[in-house]
Amino acid sequence: MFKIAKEFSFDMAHMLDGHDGKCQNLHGHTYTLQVEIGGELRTSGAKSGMVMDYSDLKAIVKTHILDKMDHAFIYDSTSERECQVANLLNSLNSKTFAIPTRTTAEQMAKYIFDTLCDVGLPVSLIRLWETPTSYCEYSR
Ligand SMILES: Nc1nc2c(c(=O)[nH]1)N=C([C@H](O)[C@H](O)COP(=O)(O)OP(=O)(O)OP(=O)(O)O)CN2
Ligand SMILES: [Zn+2]
Repeated sequence: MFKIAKEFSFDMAHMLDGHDGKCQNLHGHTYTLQVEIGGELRTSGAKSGMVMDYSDLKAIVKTHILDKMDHAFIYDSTSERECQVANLLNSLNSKTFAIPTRTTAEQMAKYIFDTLCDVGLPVSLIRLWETPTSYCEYSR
């Protein structure tokens, strides 16, 4: 099996409600996202010799992840405090995006993995860099 990967970048704001340190405060990151997919080579047609056209991979990640998360306040829909911030931003026509878990690098990576799997992408690994020195890898 071949593995191919493409790297993306997006900016977001978040907070970790209940964190015992500085991350309980509203703050932001520029994430680096690496999406790896696995598969065999196409044997005919315009995409012959490719697992998947990198352009097609880019379009799927843009539609399902980047367009929703880039420059958004990404919040935990189970946190009352984070929902209050999101409600205020929504009332000011500012971009928000809810996920049903805490927005840790770990749970964001799993959310991205599951979302891309659900739209049919054969994802084998997600690597999400929250800062230049911290990343989470999720695979299954
Ligand atoms: N296992 C995890 N630990 C922490 C997470 C996380 O998602 N998973 N997140 C945070 C905060 O979001 C915080 O913004 C990042 O913390 P930290 O790495 O301490 O941030 P710095 O800006 O200080 O990073 P440096 O690269 O070390 O300057 C906390 N922990
Ligand atoms: Zn953070």
